[in-house]
Amino acid sequence: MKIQKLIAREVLDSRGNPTVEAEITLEKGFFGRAICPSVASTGEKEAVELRDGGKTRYNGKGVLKAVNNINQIIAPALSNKVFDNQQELDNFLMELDGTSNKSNLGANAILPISMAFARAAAAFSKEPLYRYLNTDGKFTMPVPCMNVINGGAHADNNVDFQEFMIAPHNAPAFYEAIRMGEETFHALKSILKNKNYFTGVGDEGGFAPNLKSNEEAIEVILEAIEKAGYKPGTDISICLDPAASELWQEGNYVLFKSTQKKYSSNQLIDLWKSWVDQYPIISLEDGMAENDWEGWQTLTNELGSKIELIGDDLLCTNKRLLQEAIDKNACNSILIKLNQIGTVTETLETIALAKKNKYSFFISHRSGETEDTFIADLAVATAAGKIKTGSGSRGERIAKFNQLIRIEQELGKEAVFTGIKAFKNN
Ligand SMILES: C=C(OP(=O)(O)O)C(=O)O
Ligand SMILES: [Mg+2]
Repeated sequence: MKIQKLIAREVLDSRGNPTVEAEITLEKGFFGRAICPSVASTGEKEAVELRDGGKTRYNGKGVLKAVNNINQIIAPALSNKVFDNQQELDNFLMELDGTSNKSNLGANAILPISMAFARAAAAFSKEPLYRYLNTDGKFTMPVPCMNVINGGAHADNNVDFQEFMIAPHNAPAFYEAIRMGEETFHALKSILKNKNYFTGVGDEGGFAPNLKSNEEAIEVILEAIEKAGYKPGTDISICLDPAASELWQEGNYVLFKSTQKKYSSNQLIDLWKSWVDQYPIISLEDGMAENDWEGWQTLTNELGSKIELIGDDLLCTNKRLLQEAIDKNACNSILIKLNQIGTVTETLETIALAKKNKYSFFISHRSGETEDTFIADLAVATAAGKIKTGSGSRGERIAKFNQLIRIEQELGKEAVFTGIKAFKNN
């Protein structure tokens, strides 16, 4: 596949911040376009997202450096080059960058090219993206883990923990799971309204009320599940991402947004244990901070045989960090975000390592998203069994749900909805 043209531009993400779009045209006009998602709270070990800095354009958040790196450095280097597959292209990009964290050209320059090439290559082979990305002929439709209450760095409310998700798993198909989730989302809105709580939404489309406690977030969600006619735990369970790195201060965890209460690592683990005893929680992402490896090991000893413990900031979609977690028994599942690592190939390698070691994996959006639906195809192609991509009321999140509905219809009988089985310990 010969690259005829590569062009990039600055476009907008769902927060109105700039991000990078790339377009690739292969010989005979096969075309692919992709947009890089962007970030609010970056994991320390993520590949580098280049921002322009300075005071004027977008308060320093401009991405013209990354765009110029594509148009002025990468495009001339790729012009008329032939790549037989994704790996060849991604290796070329990594060598051109020459750093281990893509800090030279920027992960936000490299990733949209890698994704756009995948789309163009899929068009070249006359197959949909989910087939191009697939390696073993198995396709599953993911449980949509819908973030219905937003807190932490994703909302201006008093809820300390970032994401309270519902996982509608007891469904015959994806489009029925989405319906169950949306019905619950609407029931939640009326419950919040009756309690005179704010029903505006946060960055990922979930509600962002001020609540009496963090526990109340779970309690209103359980009420909403029942109000919508479903059974908590049987039909719809709860997934959490407290994003604990954001709470970390000098060796303790602090509830900065509500009580200012401090927890040691062990005290926070006790809190998670009591929540898992009380509520139908099936997964906990970033229950501990990214540098608290000891805390992660204790958490895994205590809860690793009961629920899924997902490393996000801890692992940053990085296979070296995943191997460290496997060696240390420091979680049992990994979050997958393409722009944390920066190429499609490395993302697929990390997934392959997770599969080999019986770690589950969870395909994820970023809090700064766009209309790009690449992760919907990725979830189906890799048989992840679950995806988190926000919830009911923001277009950039709905775009992924709608793409999954299309894929499910297109796959027909080939599409398997595995439900709760996609979650570790179920
Ligand atoms: C999606 C997340 O948020 P962000 O994109 O801000 O890292 C997350 O923490 O899982
Ligand atoms: Mg997270």
